[in-house]
Amino acid sequence: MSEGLLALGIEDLGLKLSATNIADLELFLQEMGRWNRVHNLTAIEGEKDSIRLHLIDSIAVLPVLRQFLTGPSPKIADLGSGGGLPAIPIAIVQPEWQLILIEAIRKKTAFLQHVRGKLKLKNIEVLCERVEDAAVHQPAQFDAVISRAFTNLARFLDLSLPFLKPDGLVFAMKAKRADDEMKDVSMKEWRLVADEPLHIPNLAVERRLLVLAPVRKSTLTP
Ligand SMILES: C[S@@+](CC[C@H](N)C(=O)[O-])C[C@H]1O[C@@H](n2cnc3c(N)ncnc32)[C@H](O)[C@@H]1O
Repeated sequence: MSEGLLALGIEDLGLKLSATNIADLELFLQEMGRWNRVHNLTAIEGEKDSIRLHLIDSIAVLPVLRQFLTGPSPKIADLGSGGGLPAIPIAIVQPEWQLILIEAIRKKTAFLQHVRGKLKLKNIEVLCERVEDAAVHQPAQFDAVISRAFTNLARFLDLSLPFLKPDGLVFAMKAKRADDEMKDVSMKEWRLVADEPLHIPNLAVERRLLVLAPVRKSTLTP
C-alpha cells in the first residue's frame, strides 16, 4: 500500500479501498504527473501532494454516490473531464459502474485513453467532443451526470438535462459558493434532493455535493 495516499488520510473516507485500488490510484497520479510535465495537462501546480489532494477531493464524493446509485451498473457521464477528475478515481474504485468521460480538448482525451489502457479500465469510455454535441448522440441514457470545476451550476444543469434518464440525478461538486449559484437555478425546473457536506482529510476548505433531480412536467393537460 502507498504511504503517500495513506499519509494524506484516504482511509478516513471510510471507503474500504483494496490494495489494488490504492495501487491503481497511485499509478493514475504518476501518469498524471508525467503527462502534466510534458503536455501541461491540468492547471494543478506545485507539490506532488497537491495533485494527491485533488484526487482525494474526487473520491470523497463516493459515499454519497453509493447512497443514490443503487442499481447494478449505473451509467454516469462526467462532463468536462480534463485530466480525469472525478471519473477515473470513481471508475477505479467502482469497476461495476460505467463512466463516460466527455472532454473537448484532444490532448486531454489522448491522456484519458492512455490511462484507460495503462490501468486496463474496461468501465470507461472517452468521448472527444463538446458536451453539447455528445448529448445529441446519447439522449436520456444516463443514471447520473457529474462534474468538477466544469462550469456554473445553472449551466451545468442545462447541459446535463438531455443526458438524464427520467429518474436520473445530477451531482454537482461545489465549494462554499454553492449558495450563490443555487440562486440562479429555477426551482420550478429542479429539485434539490440533497446537499451533503464532504469531509476531505487534510483539506481545510468547505466542499459540498449537491444532488439535483429535474422536475418533469407532465405533457398531459388536466
Ligand atoms: C477546469 S477543467 C476541470 C477538469 C476536471 N474536471 C478537474 O476537475 O480537474 C474544465 C474542463 O472542461 C472542458 N470543457 C469546457 N467546456 C466544455 C464543453 N462544452 N464540452 C466539453 N468539454 C468542455 C475543458 O476543456 C476543461 O478540460
